[in-house]
Amino acid sequence: MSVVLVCNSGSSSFKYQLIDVARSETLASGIVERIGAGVGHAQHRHEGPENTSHGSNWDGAFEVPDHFAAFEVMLEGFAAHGPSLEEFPPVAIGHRVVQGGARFFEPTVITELVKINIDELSSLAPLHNPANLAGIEAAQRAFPDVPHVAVFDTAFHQTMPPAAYSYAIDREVAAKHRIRRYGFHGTSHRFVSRATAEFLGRPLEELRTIVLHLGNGASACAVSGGRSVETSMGMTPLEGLVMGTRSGDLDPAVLLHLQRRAGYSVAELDELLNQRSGVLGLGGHADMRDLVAAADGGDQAAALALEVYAHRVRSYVGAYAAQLGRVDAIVFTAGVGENAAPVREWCLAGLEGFGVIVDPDRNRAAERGARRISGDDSRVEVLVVPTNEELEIARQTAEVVGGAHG
Ligand SMILES: Nc1ncnc2c1ncn2[C@@H]1O[C@H](COP(=O)(O)OP(=O)(O)O)[C@@H](O)[C@H]1O
Ligand SMILES: CC(=O)OP(=O)(O)O
Ligand SMILES: [Mg+2]
Repeated sequence: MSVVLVCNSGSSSFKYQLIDVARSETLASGIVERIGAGVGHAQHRHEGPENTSHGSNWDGAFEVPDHFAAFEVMLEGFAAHGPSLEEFPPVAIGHRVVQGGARFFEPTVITELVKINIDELSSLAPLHNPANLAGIEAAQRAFPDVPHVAVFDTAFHQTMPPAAYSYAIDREVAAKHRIRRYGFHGTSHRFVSRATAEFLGRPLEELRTIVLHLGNGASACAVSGGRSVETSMGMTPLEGLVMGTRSGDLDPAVLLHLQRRAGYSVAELDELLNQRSGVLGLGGHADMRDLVAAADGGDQAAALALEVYAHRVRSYVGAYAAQLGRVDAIVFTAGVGENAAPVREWCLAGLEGFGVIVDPDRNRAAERGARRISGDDSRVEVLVVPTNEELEIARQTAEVVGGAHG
């Protein structure tokens, strides 16, 4: 059995899954939240039917000052609620790393040098890479004898052509400071575009799809024949769609103006755009459930935030349709994309003239799993396909380790 433990370390949360790769089966999963903010909260789920010696859910509150503590909480979850890590020892640990820059485009066994590189790339993903690295350090301390593998969000987008990844600025400045677009959420876009081909029963090579990964962070990706040809996040995960707390696209002169006229420092601008913008900044709520509830209750700011959010997604759908030349499927995924039916409807409203017709009943049906939500008369398939970044990371990790061991 090839069991892989997957770690997805965020700035304030740590998500994990223990996965039997050969059977594509999750044995356990969990999350430790509010790291570094006083009392943290942990959930551990031992997969299996409820109320049996297997299936059990566990919630707890702990002091979680850092990722090392979060790792300990996870180990307690396994020890107390199973499955036993002695019985299912991981052969490797797979880590999500957000920014791999131009250095990493394959899953990579983590050495000291790789860690130095991940650290150096932190300025290009300030919310993510430092947390990813902290998770790696914690995991290496707890599991010193198994290989650790980094799977990069940027890797899938290395196929973007120069026309898509170049910013139109002085090329010498760009080269000197490595300014270009990288794109993120690649592990998800890759998994979902493959699952889409499977769902449609069509060869990946012939499909042109637009994948909309709408979670806390959000990005769109144009995928042609299984390869990313354009994506909405850029040099950092700040560009593109409106997100929970991130602004997405804006005129760069806004920053100059705030610096010159309002005396904003670099740190203040960073905090404004990454943590106080997006639907939180516009509508007062970062969480889509709260935002929709507020708008339903008559909150005008929340309603405008939703309009801006959907307007931006629609613009990208149009742009990527033009880049692809033909669209076979538009695919929603991640927390918002998989669960927020009204948001899906708003994002694609008014596109009937382009052959994109969402069926309201199919869209709102309480189904899970991959499903079609377009009407029978829609020329473009509109689908919801759940992402599974952890499974994709586990598969890639097992492949690297399997390869390394002959
Ligand atoms: N049932 C739901 N209805 C609407 N939004 C939801 C629902 N469930 C989750 N979400 C939203 O999904 C987002 C989180 O997405 P997720 O993909 O888990 O993000 P991340 O991986 O970046 O933490 C939140 O905005 C949350 O409100
Ligand atoms: C890259 C990125 O934005 O990731 P997340 O959505 O997990 O914040
Ligand atoms: Mg995510």
